[in-house]
Amino acid sequence: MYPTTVAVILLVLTGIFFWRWWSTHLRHKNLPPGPVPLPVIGSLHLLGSLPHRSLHKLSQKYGPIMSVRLGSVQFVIVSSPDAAKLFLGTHDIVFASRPQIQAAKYLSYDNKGMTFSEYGPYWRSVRKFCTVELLSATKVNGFAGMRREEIGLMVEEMKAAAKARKVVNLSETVSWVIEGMVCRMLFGKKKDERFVFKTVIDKSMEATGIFNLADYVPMLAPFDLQGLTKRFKSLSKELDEMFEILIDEHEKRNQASESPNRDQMDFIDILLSLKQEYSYTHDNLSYTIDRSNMKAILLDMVAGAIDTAKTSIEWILSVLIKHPRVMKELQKELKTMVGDKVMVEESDLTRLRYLHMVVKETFRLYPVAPLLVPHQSMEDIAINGYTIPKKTRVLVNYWAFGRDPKVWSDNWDEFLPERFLDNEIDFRGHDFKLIQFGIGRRGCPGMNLGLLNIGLVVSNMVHWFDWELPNGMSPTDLDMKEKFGLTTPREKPLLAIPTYLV
Ligand code: HEM
Repeated sequence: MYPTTVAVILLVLTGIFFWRWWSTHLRHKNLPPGPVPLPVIGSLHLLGSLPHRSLHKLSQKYGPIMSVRLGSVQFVIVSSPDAAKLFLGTHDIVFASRPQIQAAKYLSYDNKGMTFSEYGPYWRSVRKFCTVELLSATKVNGFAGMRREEIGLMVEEMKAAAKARKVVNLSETVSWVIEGMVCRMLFGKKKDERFVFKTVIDKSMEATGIFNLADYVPMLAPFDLQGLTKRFKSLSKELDEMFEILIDEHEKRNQASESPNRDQMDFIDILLSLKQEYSYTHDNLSYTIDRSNMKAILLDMVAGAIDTAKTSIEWILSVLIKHPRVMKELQKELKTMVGDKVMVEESDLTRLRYLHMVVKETFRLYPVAPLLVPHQSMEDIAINGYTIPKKTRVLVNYWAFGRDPKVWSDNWDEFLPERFLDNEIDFRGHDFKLIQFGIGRRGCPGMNLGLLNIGLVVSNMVHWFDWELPNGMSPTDLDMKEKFGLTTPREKPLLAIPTYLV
């Protein structure tokens, strides 16, 4: 190509960029305050490797409702419980959709799962189906025996490690326990030598959390500058192969023998039965479901359940080890309430008040999904005197909530479960201060299952064992750095040596 042609093309492209930048900037003069975006990239350069922290800093300058432009996409960042109440409470319906991002296109079979599908009848049917058939109290209770077995195995393994004075990689241990429990609910079995679910899910969550240039500057998408498109394609292939194997096996088994009766069914059986027999309860979904919908829904359940619970437990155990006073207090509660029973049971959990406070305090300071999952507005709306245009993406910086002295007083940076002693703040109700599971229409449908798994693992790890850091490391030296993704785990795995308390 002639240099003059190249120059003309570049000039035209630059002109288009500037025009789009200025027109959007001037058209929406009434946007909330925020940093002035640069042409083309907007404020992408301000995000850094831990965007929740960078956005928190920016919100201290621009306020709890802040406008940020990333590439050509308009965002509003919500950074206080009061502001969140406006977006996810008062105007929940307007912000109940999700943006279409490249990660969901590749990993979620073109947005056919629940998490990334747009607000509408399809999302509603999938959500109702998963709630009724997997996440209802009755369904979750039906798997209590299986959870007991898995927790029993974990305790035995820790006892053996204690006897050998072995350093345990708690991040890994917790992962396999949660993976085992979730896979047994979904697929009817946990271990499969042919693949390691957890690794692929971990990689997918990490890649999905990265701010992907292709989503914000679409004309750069073909160049795949971050290598993310390639990563998504390869992960989606791996996931697809695993789901195909599992679904095939279920189909073959069901053809060879009688289909299992309803209370012996795992989640794949239930999904398959939707296709075979018309279901009145899930009529909309019975019509639309095919193999790709099934796989997208399965992925949502696996991804929603494993990484979130594992990351929560990893942080709870970290803070307990870092704060021996709190650990002792919790062990005292367990001794009083549970005593010498073989295991802390599900029925014990509701009585463990201090455990509940420890969990809440950890959720406040170490959110699993610091920016929740992005929301998107479905129409223009005026909030607090600002105009939020249709299709604005909303990130709720829940990480910032826990660090607000106006909400938690000046000792917000202290790990102090007792702050929940005489107040009603909780993540189950309508309190916007503690929204570990989101809130409103898009709030987490798996909260009860998640809390149960967390309670069981943490209480049994703490009731039976004391934990000591390796190489004589003092608890105060335990590193609490995080690694950003859709979920935000510890940067480095948690390692500790158990002592069995008999
Ligand atoms: C400790 C455990 C868990 C935590 C901390 C957690 C957290 C969250 C958060 C923050 C959201 C986003 C809310 C929003 O966008 O406003 C969410 C959504 C979701 N979670 Fe969970 N979750 C947990 C367990 C589970 C489990 C066990 C499942 C399923 C088996 C699950 C499935 C989902 C799904 C499908 C969505 C998307 C809902 C929608 O878009 O309609 N989660 N979760």
